[in-house]
Amino acid sequence: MEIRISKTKEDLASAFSIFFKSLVQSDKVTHVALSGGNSPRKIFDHLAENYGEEIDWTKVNIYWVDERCVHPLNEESNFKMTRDHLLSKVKIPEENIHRMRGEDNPEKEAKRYGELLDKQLPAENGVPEFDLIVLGLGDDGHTASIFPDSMELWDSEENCAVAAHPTSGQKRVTLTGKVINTAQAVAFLVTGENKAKIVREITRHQGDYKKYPASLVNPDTPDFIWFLDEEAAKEL
Ligand SMILES: O=C(O)[C@H](O)[C@@H](O)[C@H](O)[C@H](O)COP(=O)(O)O
Repeated sequence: MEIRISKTKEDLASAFSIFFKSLVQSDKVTHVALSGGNSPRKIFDHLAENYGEEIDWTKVNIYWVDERCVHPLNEESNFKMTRDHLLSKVKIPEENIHRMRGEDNPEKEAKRYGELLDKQLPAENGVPEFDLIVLGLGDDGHTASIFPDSMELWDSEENCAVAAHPTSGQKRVTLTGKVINTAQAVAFLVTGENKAKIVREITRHQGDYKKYPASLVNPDTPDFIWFLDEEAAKEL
């Protein structure tokens, strides 16, 4: 695991964009799963506006780490956020965009999406292998849509599972731990002082880190990087 600390969120966006470009520049098709939430917004804007023209998006397939089970035009939708801040700004073919479509039947979509990954991605020990998985960190230690009150989803035998937000109850479709930990590269994007304590606990294995699903992210790859701004890294 590597920790890269950037002075500002803009510097983090630049560091991540350069990393992203280095991974997708190879001449092979790449499969990337993105998280939602707020942190990626400006980072995706930066990637699109500064490197969008330098990347051959015809070779990049975009998937989601998790998705709220809402209409794709709903402000809550991770697909909408990603389309608004990245996909609408780059020349990526529609067929390369693989939306999680959980708004009608989450359980059915979790099955469909898991089968899609088995079909589309190369496999490592029978598990679909992403080239890159981009994760966020909730201030309760969740990642993807695996929350502290449903840690068992991490160990699901399936590629995807159905989760529920602990307070709103909103249903989510999410990748599970075996897929996340099989990726060839994993990048956490974490900004803001409100994440500093939990970043320290997880990366230093201190305090209640074992209660946090994000502490279970441990892919067997040198390309496992925490991209932090100085605020999120304040306690390191
Ligand atoms: O659907 C989601 O919300 C995300 O996939 C989730 O895992 C997110 O990455 C964290 O909640 C951090 O969210 P922020 O970036 O908004 O803090």
